[in-house]
Amino acid sequence: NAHIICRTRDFCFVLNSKEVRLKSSPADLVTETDQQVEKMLISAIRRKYPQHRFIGEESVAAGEAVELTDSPTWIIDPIDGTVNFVHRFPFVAVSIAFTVNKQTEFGIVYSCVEDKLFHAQRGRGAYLNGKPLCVSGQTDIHRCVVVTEIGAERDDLALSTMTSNICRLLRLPVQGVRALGTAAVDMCQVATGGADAYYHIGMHCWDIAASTIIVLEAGGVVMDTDGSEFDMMSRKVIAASSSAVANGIAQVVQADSFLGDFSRNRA
Ligand SMILES: O=P(O)(O)OC[C@@]1(O)O[C@H](CO)[C@@H](O)[C@@H]1O
Ligand SMILES: [Mg+2]
Ligand SMILES: [Mg+2]
Repeated sequence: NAHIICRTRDFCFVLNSKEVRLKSSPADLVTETDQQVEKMLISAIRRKYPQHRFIGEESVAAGEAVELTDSPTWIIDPIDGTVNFVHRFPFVAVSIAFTVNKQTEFGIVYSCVEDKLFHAQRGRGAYLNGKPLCVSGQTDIHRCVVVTEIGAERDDLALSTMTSNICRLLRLPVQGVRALGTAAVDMCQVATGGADAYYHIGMHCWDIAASTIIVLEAGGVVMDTDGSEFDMMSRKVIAASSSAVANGIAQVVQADSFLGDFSRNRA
């Protein structure tokens, strides 16, 4: 269904006819399309698997709890890159992951405007439009292109944390820093080898649950920004082409003060 919405000629008509609302900040948007896509996905899956649980970005925004249990759970971001969607900036994705016992079994990221379908199943590799994916294998951080997100937060603490992290990387130096406006597609660039690392502080599980397994199955590594084991509920992630690059980024990127502010203000 998301494919139909993203690919039809009336993509712009769908956009024009839809209301845009603010969520947590002037840069955190939601449209009726986000909500419709999530409802369509959940109802279609629930008809086949009525016992399964769901964590959907817009269901959570409407008040549902964010609780990852051992039950089979679908983690859905119906539109990752809503600001891009509203502005017709061509990086917009549907992200769907499936977990059992809190372990991701498969992940799908469909970059709608590019018509790129990234997917991976645990132990069975990662693919882009059916072709196998492999990370760059880069081990020297000075030879890396690093992807991150500007984020939707506009308070001074978040902005100073985000900009100081980027400056520290640029001063290493790394060869490039990029941000596409969708964590899901950002992280998939690591799986393609087109970027060598991705880090983010403040994203939610639905942004990166699918792209995390895609990077891992493409031979990459994933960890917390402090170098500890990755936890998709922690709102901190580094995905990289190698442990050497991941650890190099963990030494430079700081999160704690920013996250302290986060934990007070949001789920
Ligand atoms: O709200 P959306 O469109 O699903 O999120 C878009 C996004 O880039 O904004 C957040 C902050 O940059 C990221 O966590 C996320 O991927
Ligand atoms: Mg979204
Ligand atoms: Mg998102």
